Amino acid sequence: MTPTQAEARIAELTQQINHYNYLYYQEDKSEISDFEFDKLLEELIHLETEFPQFLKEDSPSQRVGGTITKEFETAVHETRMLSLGNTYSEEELLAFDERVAKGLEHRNFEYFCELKFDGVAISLVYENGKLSRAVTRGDGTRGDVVTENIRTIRNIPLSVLGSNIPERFEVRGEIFLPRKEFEKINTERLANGEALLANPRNAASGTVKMQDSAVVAKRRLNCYFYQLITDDEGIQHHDQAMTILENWGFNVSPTYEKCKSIQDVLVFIEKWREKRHQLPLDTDGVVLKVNSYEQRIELGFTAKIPRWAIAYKYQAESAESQLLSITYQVGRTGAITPVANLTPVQLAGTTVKRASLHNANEIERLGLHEGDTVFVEKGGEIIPKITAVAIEKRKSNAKAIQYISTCPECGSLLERKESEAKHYCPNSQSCPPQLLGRIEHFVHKRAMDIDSLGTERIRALIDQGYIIDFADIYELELKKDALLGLELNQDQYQKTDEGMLYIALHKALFSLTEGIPLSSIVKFLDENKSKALGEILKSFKDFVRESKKKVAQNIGTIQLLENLLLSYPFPKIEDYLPVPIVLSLLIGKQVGMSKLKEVASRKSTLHGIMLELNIDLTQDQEDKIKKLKSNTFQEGVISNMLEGIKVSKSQPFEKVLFALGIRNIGENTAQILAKAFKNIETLKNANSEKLLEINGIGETLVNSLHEFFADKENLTIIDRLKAHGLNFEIEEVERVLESNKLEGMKILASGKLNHFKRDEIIDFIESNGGQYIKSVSKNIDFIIEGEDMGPSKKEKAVKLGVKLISEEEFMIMVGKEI
Ligand SMILES: NC(=O)c1ccc[n+]([C@@H]2O[C@H](COP(=O)([O-])OP(=O)(O)OC[C@H]3O[C@@H](n4cnc5c(N)ncnc54)[C@H](O)[C@@H]3O)[C@@H](O)[C@H]2O)c1
Ligand SMILES: [Zn+2]
Repeated sequence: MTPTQAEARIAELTQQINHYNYLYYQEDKSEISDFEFDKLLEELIHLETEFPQFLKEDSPSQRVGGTITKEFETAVHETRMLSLGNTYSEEELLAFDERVAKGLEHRNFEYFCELKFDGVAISLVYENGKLSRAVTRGDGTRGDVVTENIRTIRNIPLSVLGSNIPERFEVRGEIFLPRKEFEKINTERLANGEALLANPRNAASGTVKMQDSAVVAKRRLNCYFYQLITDDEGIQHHDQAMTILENWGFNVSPTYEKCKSIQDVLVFIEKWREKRHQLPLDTDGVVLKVNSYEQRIELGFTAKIPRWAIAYKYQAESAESQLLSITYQVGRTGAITPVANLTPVQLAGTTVKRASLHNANEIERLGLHEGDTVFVEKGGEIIPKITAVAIEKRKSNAKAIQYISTCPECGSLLERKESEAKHYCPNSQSCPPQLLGRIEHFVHKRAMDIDSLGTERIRALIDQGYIIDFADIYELELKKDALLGLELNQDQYQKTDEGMLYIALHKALFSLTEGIPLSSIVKFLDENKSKALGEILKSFKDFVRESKKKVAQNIGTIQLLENLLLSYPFPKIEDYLPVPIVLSLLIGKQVGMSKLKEVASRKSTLHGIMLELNIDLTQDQEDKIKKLKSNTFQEGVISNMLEGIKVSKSQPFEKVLFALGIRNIGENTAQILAKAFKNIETLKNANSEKLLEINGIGETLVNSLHEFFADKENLTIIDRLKAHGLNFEIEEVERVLESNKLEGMKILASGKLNHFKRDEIIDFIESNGGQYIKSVSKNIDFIIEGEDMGPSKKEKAVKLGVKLISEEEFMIMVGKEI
């Protein structure tokens, strides 16, 4: 590489690394994996060593990557908080060991090994035994003061008791979000339709920097401590300090070990390579530190890292798997996300059966074909990703994956905007997931406030065709009887891109067998989750034999199931079975496979399918189908729901207007419009001029309103809602006039007033008999000129000869004291 090339590459790397650092530390986002990031940094350090003339003082190789935010007070660290050197190779670890030996000029030293916890660093200062401040690492010199947030973490001691506690000391540790908590939060977010948190580290980092401690408290953060800083001369070794921390009640991970040599360190690293996945938090490597403090001082620091410690990082694992099929998920905004269904593989301690494909570009980039052997990798992300295809293993006749062109939920032709990677379903009115979003808005606390209609219930009602628009909510009352027995939970179903309905394996096995409880089937499947479907069914027969319940009959059914799966080639989704196959075993004598297939590709629950098939069932069949269904709507739930719906009819007009979800009409605008137009008819008939006269209404809103009212379907829905008694006009409260001092006068106020806020002046003018006008015209009687009245308005007023009076003059005129 020539110096010119090196200079250019250094500049490019610097710019890239700064960009990823900014995202990582400021926005808690990662666009690339840690491994890819570390490779960039390594390349930069390598070039800067080879071409020291291009090493800049502010290069990312010389600075700790983080910064302070603007939202908190900052504090200076008494001892700088540094980064750690890292490596992914054993060779470099041996080289590090050599450097230490060389620096000390002997081999008489020990290492202390800890796991590298993947969270955010924190520094806590204790004074007189009490936690006095908590500060983030920031840029290493100065960090954000986040004491209030840290106080909410349960196992951080607020005070430390005991003898010999120094008057002032500092402890450092890593705040993390336990994996279980992380998964719980994401399950909740998924149910609420909120964006998922990418990984526990970024979630922990974002939480520590939240503005509201009450929210932080709910997140159940935890902390492991790994450093004590005091003036106490008696503490000379790191292992000693760790024992003291434990005795003082600080949470120390019990995973550490003292090692006599780098060979012992390598053993420690191997020991934890797999085992670390059983820990309650994410870890990404091992930190080895020289144990003696005196030796640490001798070795010293570089600008960014200590010379007496290094992190060995485990490489993200990759595994081979086979592509079974692709399903497409539709989000609440209509965005389509393809998901790959894979044969199960073990990866980073979990069984992986699905991988995200992001969008059509990703499928194209990978060049995916049906049945491909793929490499999956799991970084810090929740959903693993496919990194490459083993093309040499592809069957010669394999077809390339064709991206879908129609929405799997509603059949609409998909759209893709010029600059966007994702495909969208344009059917925002009635595409089920999009409709779900709209109905959730309609029933929201600040709109119609129907809290008995939670997401799960709405989804069930939409999927089974009971809610297609807002007005249907009020017609549920009439369909009360049909609601009984409707399935509540959709989680046990999946649909392929062709719309074929699948049911969770545990439910299928439960219904197909007799005498075996659901809980033991779930347990069996959990123990066998790393196996592929064929294997599972084989083991299940053994399991049935051991259960000693109706063995012959149950095994016979499973054999029939295996045969059917072989004779009908449905696409495969691990953990799920095609509904037509299962139903064929239950009612195959009455209904043929092709009919079952046809109905199951149109309906989204068993309840829906059985209603459509409308056949006579024996009691035994009836019972088995009941075992297949999910929880169902019961009497109590239905009456509670209908009651909530009934009560909502008395919500005032402004709430109803907001609930309609007209584009760009927020809660505030809905209020303004309701007040200005009093009822929906007047609002509907208002032309642009009339609308623009209102304060806070601009062109965009006018267009949204006109678009909404131009749609006949919306008008029909409004009529139906009206018929159900919803409020489409404000209840006229007879305005009691304070005086008639302003009677018949048309008045405008402009600029900042001292005695009134914006809506107060309007109210005041109206309650004294006047009329408030929004724009300057000849018809105005006078303008109240506030501070900083807009020059163009003033010019226009002067030109038209409209009288201007000051706020004081106005006050005197209405006889108000100033
Ligand atoms: N993916 C991205 O876009 C991106 C961007 C920037 C940084 N990163 C990642 O962030 C890291 C760089 O950040 P860094 O400078 O904080 O270095 P680092 O995280 O590699 O090492 C220093 C930190 O390790 C932590 N740590 C965990 N366990 C420890 C233990 N037992 N003892 C001591 N310290 C322990 C401490 O918080 C300390 O501040 C790298 O892992 C890098 O891959 C990723
Ligand atoms: Zn759709």
